[in-house]
Parts: sequence; structure tokens; C-alpha cells
Amino acid sequence: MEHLPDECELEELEVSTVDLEAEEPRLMEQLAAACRDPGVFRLVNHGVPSGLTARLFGLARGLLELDAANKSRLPGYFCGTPALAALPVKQLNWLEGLHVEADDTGDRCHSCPDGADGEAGGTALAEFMEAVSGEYVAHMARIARKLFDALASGELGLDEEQRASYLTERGSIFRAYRYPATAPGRRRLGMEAHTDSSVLSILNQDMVGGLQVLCRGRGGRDKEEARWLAVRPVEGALVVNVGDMLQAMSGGAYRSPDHRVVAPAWTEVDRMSLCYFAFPQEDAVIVGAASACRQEEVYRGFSYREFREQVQADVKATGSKVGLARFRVAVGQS
Ligand SMILES: O=C(O)CCC(=O)C(=O)O
Ligand SMILES: [Fe+2]
Repeated sequence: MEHLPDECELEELEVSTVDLEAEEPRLMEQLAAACRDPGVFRLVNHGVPSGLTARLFGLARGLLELDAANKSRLPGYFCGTPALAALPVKQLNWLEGLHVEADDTGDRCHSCPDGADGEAGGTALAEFMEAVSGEYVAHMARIARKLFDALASGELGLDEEQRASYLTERGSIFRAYRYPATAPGRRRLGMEAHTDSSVLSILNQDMVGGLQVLCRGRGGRDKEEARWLAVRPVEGALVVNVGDMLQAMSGGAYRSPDHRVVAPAWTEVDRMSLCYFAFPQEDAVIVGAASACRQEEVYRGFSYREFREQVQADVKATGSKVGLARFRVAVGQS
């Protein structure tokens, strides 16, 4: 079994810090550089009130600390890999959480199963849903839109229609995760290595740590040199990573990084994170930017719906995601 080093043994990834309030040319420059390599950056001056984040962490923790019978009846509760929950694949990951889709409204808690209604979960769940749907997701959508527009009007050179259809608030997903501390001598992955299928993912991790990114040496393409580096949490900063859809939109110039989460050691407290994933409109056909971005890879045009269905088919057939490689074409064939 792979040796999973403690955070303190692991080298730290140099992550650049992007200021969301920076003037446009500076913001575009900083963003484009971070999206090229390593595909992940810290975001400050993002305008998410620290009180809201603290309240949401507290509410999510309270719900996920309910006894097993009650929490398993919470709407959106999952245990193990959320993307694999509906598929006949073994649950690999050491985590649990709550999944909320953008279309879910605050009154979703009226449909709570009996076990959660009227008990501790009832009120806490209503408050949680209110904080997520009423406030938090609005902040995330605002941030995703600002970041995306800066890239779209900069290097990507997207037209109005593409700007609107390549990122939509409606399809976004929010998840609160809890990674329980592991038993002595049994260090394990909380979430296995993967790339995100999103356009952008916005992570709000607590101070426990455990998020790691696979960095490739020499120009980013050398498999031999790949090694896992830690993304150290910084109080108040969000972590943003490029997803597969943005990689495709940039013709491979921006990287959707492989990342994973190592569950905390038994001496540590559980790790919690609040994650938001922004997606394109289901049927918008994504074509790689032809303008300022030099195309590193060429993909055939495809919609997010097609991508998602292909990922699901691959996971069902082989147990893992193939992802963008399915849509890559040899240069000259596009
Ligand atoms: O918990 C985290 O910080 C990362 C979660 C993640 O990578 C994901 O949900 O795709
Ligand atoms: Fe991820």
C-alpha cells in the first residue's frame, strides 16, 4: 500500500495568491499564470464574511455528528465517494458529507424524512440549508463569475454567448465534507486522486490540512517527475482549482490538476471542507479557445452532458474516470 506521509513530512506546493479586488489587467495576469501551472491558487479579498464560513462549518459539523441512523436520513447525506454513490463501485473514500444542488431551495427541508424533522437535525438542517442556499452559494457564484469573466475576456477571448453558456449558476453543486481522523497506524486517503469535472472549484478548507496536488516536473508533462505536494491551509483564504471544463475551454493551456485529500491522523481532529463546483450549461458545446491561448491539446467539441455521461459510463465499466482523454483528438484532425 502506498505510504501516505504526514503533512509535516510533505513538501509544500508554492501556491500563488490572487486578489479578487485587484485591478483588471493584474487580476487577469495573476489568474492566467496560476491556471497554467499548477492549476490551483489561493484567493483573498473574496468578500465571503468569515462569520458565514464559521457558522456553516459549525452547522455542517453538527449535522455530521448526529448518530448514524439520523444523519443517514438527512437529504443529500453521503458516505464514501459521492460521485460513485449511484454506481456499483466499491466506496473507496474515507469521508462523509452533505450534497446540495443549486436548484435546491431553502424549503427543501420541509421534505426532510421523519427521522430528521422535529429532532436535532430538523432545525439544524433548516439553518444549514438557509446558510448554503440563501447566502453561501450566492457568494460562490459571484466569485466564480468574476474569475471566469476575467479569464474569458482575457486570454480565452470568449464571445458573449460563450461567456454565458460556459458557466452557469444553475448547475452548480455544493458539498460539505467531513474526513474523520484515522485509526493509529492506518493513515489513509480521505479522497482518492482525481480531477474535477467542473469549470472552477472553490474550496474552503479548515486549518487541519490534507489537500495535496500532483505536480509534474519540467513543463508539467513529465510523469516521471510527478510528486504530491501539500496545499497548506491559510486562514481566510479560499482555494480555487481549474476543472476539466476550463482545461478544455483553454485548449489544454490551463491544467485541471490531479488532487487528493489525506485523512487526518488519529492524533488530529476531523477535517472539514466546504466545496463549490461551477459547471457549464448542460448542452453548450465547448470548443477550445482559438485566440490568445496557444492550444496545447485539441479536443473535439463536446457538451458537459456528454462528458458527464462518458465519465459515468467509464466509472461503471472500469471503476475509474478517464475524463478529457476521451475527447482529445490528434492535432490536424480537429
Ligand atoms: O475537501 C477538499 O478540500 C477537496 C474535495 C475535492 O477535491 C472534491 O470534492 O472534488
Ligand atoms: Fe476535487
